[in-house]
Order: sequence, then structure tokens, then C-alpha cells
Amino acid sequence: MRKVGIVGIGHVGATVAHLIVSQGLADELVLIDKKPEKVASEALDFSDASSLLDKHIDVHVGDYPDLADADVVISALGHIHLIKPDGDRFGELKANLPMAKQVGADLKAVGFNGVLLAISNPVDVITGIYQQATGLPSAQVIGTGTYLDTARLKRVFGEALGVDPRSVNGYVLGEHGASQFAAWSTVNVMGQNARTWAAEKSLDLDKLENDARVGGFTVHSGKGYTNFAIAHAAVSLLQIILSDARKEAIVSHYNEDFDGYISSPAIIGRGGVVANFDLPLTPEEQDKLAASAKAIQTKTTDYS
Ligand SMILES: NC(=O)c1ccc[n+]([C@@H]2O[C@H](COP(=O)([O-])OP(=O)(O)OC[C@H]3O[C@@H](n4cnc5c(N)ncnc54)[C@H](O)[C@@H]3O)[C@@H](O)[C@H]2O)c1
Repeated sequence: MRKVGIVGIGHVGATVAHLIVSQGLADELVLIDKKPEKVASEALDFSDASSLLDKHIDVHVGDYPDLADADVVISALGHIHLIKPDGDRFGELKANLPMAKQVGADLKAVGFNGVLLAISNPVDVITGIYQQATGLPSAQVIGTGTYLDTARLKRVFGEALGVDPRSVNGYVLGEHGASQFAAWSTVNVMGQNARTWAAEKSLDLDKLENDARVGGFTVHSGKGYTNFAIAHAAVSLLQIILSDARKEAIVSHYNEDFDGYISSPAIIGRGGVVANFDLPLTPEEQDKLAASAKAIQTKTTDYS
């Protein structure tokens, strides 16, 4: 029995729910939103599809007591209209912070002890708030972080080389935001490092890195939100967690060195972060990671 909850059924939460339902990734899916009519309609729309699906899935509107025995709760609550088209994800901080505190307290009150996966922005800060409010071990509270930015880098680098993005390995590290950076020492295709490819093919790595960094806002500028890629990122992580895959993935998770949440790769399984390892970064990349952690702290103060 795989039980998943989603809190916040807007553009992102509804798309995550759709992927879970269409791929049969849970046996029970609990939907929670502060807009009762909207969430009831979404649940009914999914129920109408139930005779057409390959697998049985119980999708229903719920409340926090329904999440007491959930395996995974996904936070997709937010206020996307507060992010300006070329702005900063911290624009949502003031609105989302008290919501995350309350939802975390509600989950704690019902004894939720699964994995909490945060999508809500600014995701590194909100994930930390969830950890504090739920009191869960930090390993059980993770954020999508730069999983999506890494996918964007794979897209732009794959396009530049004319290969499928799945042939690109490597990471965007740091904040899910402006201070993130492509850790080029980790990026390779067919075992050859990105810098060697760049020299051979005359690629502008700074431009590719920036294209990945602003990718979310490029999508946002046309439709006012992003949903498909982030939903695939969240569902990819959900599958890793539910199947206890112990797969490496880049997520926002607690970093002792910086005493905060920031993205670096970890081994993910049923308990969330089940193992950690130090990436062999260059000294310059280590400095960029520290600077990104500092930027998250500074902006948290500035926007609070
Ligand atoms: N991490 C990423 O890579 C990434 C990518 C895309 C979007 N996001 C973030 O995901 C969040 C959702 O985006 P969206 O486009 O779906 O926003 P949206 O505004 O369309 O939907 C947010 C939903 O959350 C609900 N909500 C708000 N507060 C709530 C609460 N306390 N309890 C229950 N429901 C609540 C709202 O009613 C709404 O239905 C935003 O914070 C957005 O910035 C993150």
C-alpha cells in the first residue's frame, strides 16, 4: 500500500497528481488545498478517469489526519503570482513561510513520519522550515532543489552537442535560484568532461550555464507558471523514495557545513537521504557552493 499526499493543488500540485494517477505510482492519493471547491473538482475529475486507468488508485480530498500514515507528502502549496516574470523565487517567501510552518505543525500533530518532499519556493528555505516545524529527522525532509536546474543544464548541453539530454551527466549545485552554478568538473558526456567538449566544439559554457539558470523564467514568461518539468522532477524523486531505490539524485538537503538546506547529490531511498558523500569539487566550485549557501541566508533575512 503506497500512500501519498499532496498539499497545494495548483498548477504544479495538480500536474504532480496527474502523473501519479496516470502512471499508477500510488494506491491512495490524498489531495489538500485551502480552496475546497477547487480541490474537490480536481479530485472528481480524477475519479471520472478511474474506469479508464490501467491500475486502481483511490484519489480523494483529505485533511491532515489522513496523512498520518502517508509514505510521502509533497508540498506544492504556493502563491505563484507573487513571482515576477524576471524576478526572484524569494518573492513568495513572506506568503509561503507561515503556510509551511502551519502545514509542518499540522503534520507533526498527526504523527506523520514519512518523507516530506518540498517543491514550494524559495525551496531551500521552505524545506528547512518544514524540517523545523515537523521535527522530523533532517534526512526525511528534502526539497526538489536543483534537480530541475540540473535537468535544464542537461537539456541545453545536450542540444549544444546534438545528443539526448539523458546522455549528459553532472550537476547544477547550490540554491534553486540565482546563485546556483553548473559544476563543470562533474559534467560529462560519454566519459569526456564538459570543458574538453567545449574546447573541441567551441561551446560557450557561461552562456549554457546561464540558459539553464534562467530556464524557469523563460517558461514562466510565456504562461505565468511552470508545471510539467517540475512535476516530472518531483515524481521521479517520488519513485526513487517509494521503491527504496538508493539512487543518487541531486536534492536540497541539510548540509552540516552550512547549517542549512542546499542542493548537492545524495543517495535517496525510502527514508529520504539514506547516504551522503562528498563530491570531489574543484576549489573554485567549493567556493561557489559556500557563496550560494551564504546568498540563501542573506536573502532569507532580506525578504523576511
Ligand atoms: N522547486 C521548483 O523547481 C518549482 C518549480 C515550479 C514551481 N515551484 C513552486 O511550487 C509552488 C506552486 O506553484 P503553482 O504554480 O502550482 O502555484 P499556484 O499558485 O498555482 O498553486 C498553489 C496552490 O497552493 C494552495 N495553497 C496555498 N497555501 C496553502 C495552504 N496553506 N494549504 C493548502 N494549500 C495551499 C493554493 O490554494 C493553490 O491552489 C510555488 O511556490 C512555486 O514557486 C517550484
